[in-house]
Amino acid sequence: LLLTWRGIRIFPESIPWIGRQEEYLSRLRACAREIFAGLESLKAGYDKYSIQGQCFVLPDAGFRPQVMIPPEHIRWFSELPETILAAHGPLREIVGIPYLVPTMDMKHDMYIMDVVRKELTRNLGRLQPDVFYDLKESVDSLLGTDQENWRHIPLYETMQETLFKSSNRVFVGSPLCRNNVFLHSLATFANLLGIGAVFVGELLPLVLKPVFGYMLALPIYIAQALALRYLVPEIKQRMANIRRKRSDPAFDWNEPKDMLMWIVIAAMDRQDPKADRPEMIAHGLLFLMLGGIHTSIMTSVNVLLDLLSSPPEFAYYSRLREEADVVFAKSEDWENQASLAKLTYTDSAIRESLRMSPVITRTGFRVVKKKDGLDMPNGEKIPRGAWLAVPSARVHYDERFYPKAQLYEPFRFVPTAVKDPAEFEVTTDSKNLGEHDSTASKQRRYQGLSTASETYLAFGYGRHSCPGRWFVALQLKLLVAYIVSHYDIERLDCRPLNRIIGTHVVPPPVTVKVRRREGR
Ligand code: HEM
Repeated sequence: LLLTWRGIRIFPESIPWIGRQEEYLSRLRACAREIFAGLESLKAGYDKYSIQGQCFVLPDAGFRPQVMIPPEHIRWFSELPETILAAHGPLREIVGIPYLVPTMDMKHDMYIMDVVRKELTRNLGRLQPDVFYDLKESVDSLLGTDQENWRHIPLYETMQETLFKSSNRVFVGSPLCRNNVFLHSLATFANLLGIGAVFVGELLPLVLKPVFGYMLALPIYIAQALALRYLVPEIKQRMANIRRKRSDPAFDWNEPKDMLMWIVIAAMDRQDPKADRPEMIAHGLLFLMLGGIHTSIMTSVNVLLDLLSSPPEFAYYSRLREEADVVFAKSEDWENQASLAKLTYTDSAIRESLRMSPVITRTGFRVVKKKDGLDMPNGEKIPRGAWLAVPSARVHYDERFYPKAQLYEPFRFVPTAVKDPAEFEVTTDSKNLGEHDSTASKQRRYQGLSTASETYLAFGYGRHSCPGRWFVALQLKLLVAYIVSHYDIERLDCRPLNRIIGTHVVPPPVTVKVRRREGR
């Protein structure tokens, strides 16, 4: 109770609160109202303060209010060292790790971010054929191959099954990605932890987190233990093989090319005796999969909902189909990384859906670590222990950066000078990390879906921005291009609205009618 009380009283009076009224226990009540506020407070605070370059305190349903950083200061904010602003603590708390998975020690997992950033991104070209054939297999079976009759499919579940399978191939490789018991326990673990993260991590006050968290911890533990029963022996086997190969180069072993392998190698090469314990490696991988898979599923659903509910006269769906037909004229083009760089319109459509529906409403959660507090650019001081974040969902609707920001314009990011997509190639080079293509007027420098900037925050920004985004670009572009070029999908009359739960932007459950395109 005391910690909750301190959390809401920590901010200096000079920083304005949004949604706080003249009433008894005003801060506490402002936080309680957030449970049903959706995006309203964030919107009101952004329009009143962020637009003027000012910070404000956003009340929080979990009684962890945060100072919202205005766009002018996002770059400064993201460049501050961990000794001043730390990301690790808020992440653990937001996901509810101490209560939901008390056995998970994340202190030794930070090297995994580097593995994703470097190894996964470096190997994208090599992974593409496998990713494509897995996606194709799932889509063909779930959406069907009947060219005459329409099939009703639940969009979320279909994307979930498709992306879960294809991501697992990349994360754990064969034979685990074909092991149904492992996949089922992994999916249960991910779903339970996902639900727990929202309710325990985000919506409950600190005092109630242990009560409900430990109740959910048991089923999570069982699902996790089942997944670990397969994952840990696989890790042990790979570690043994790596040791043997290192001592005997003649040892005949075909080294797998997947995330698990790169993480095992990185863990063994570290000088941290805790990091290379198979259980630790398995925990790290599970956590990574949890964050990586659901975000991609939600994004793919949003992309399709946006396209299907767009005005028919703009024919966006057909435009993407034309592009895919040209780029993937031959079947081997699906395996070629150069083809993806030509999918300018598809790339832009996914980026636009992520602009309008980023998976979280705020990003870059940090806690002030510096003993004597954080000095803000305007001279304000934020005390140690206070939380800060960036109002990403509202920056994306700021008319200064996105003209007609309320409008869905899937080709908004295609450089205006480019008439023919073949003239322009999207760069997905990870060296472009942090490239600043912040405003519409700078569109000529557009670097593709995975480019993060102070005004495009779907993947965060700076040191802790999403290291999986180059992989996401590959996976989602293949998926969207394959669907639009092989399926007719019946239009939706209007865009079913996303729901805001905690900081999450959750697409609604929608059933759509699909039919295989003639001649495919
Ligand atoms: C459409 C899909 C995805 C979206 C929208 C997304 C978005 C994000 C966002 C907003 C952050 C937080 C950045 C911050 O705190 O400032 C993040 C972090 C992260 N993401 Fe993703 N992500 C996606 C897919 C993935 C995938 C597929 C992986 C793994 C392969 C992944 C791995 C990570 C990791 C490890 C972090 C933590 C980075 C750190 O703290 O240094 N993400 N992501």
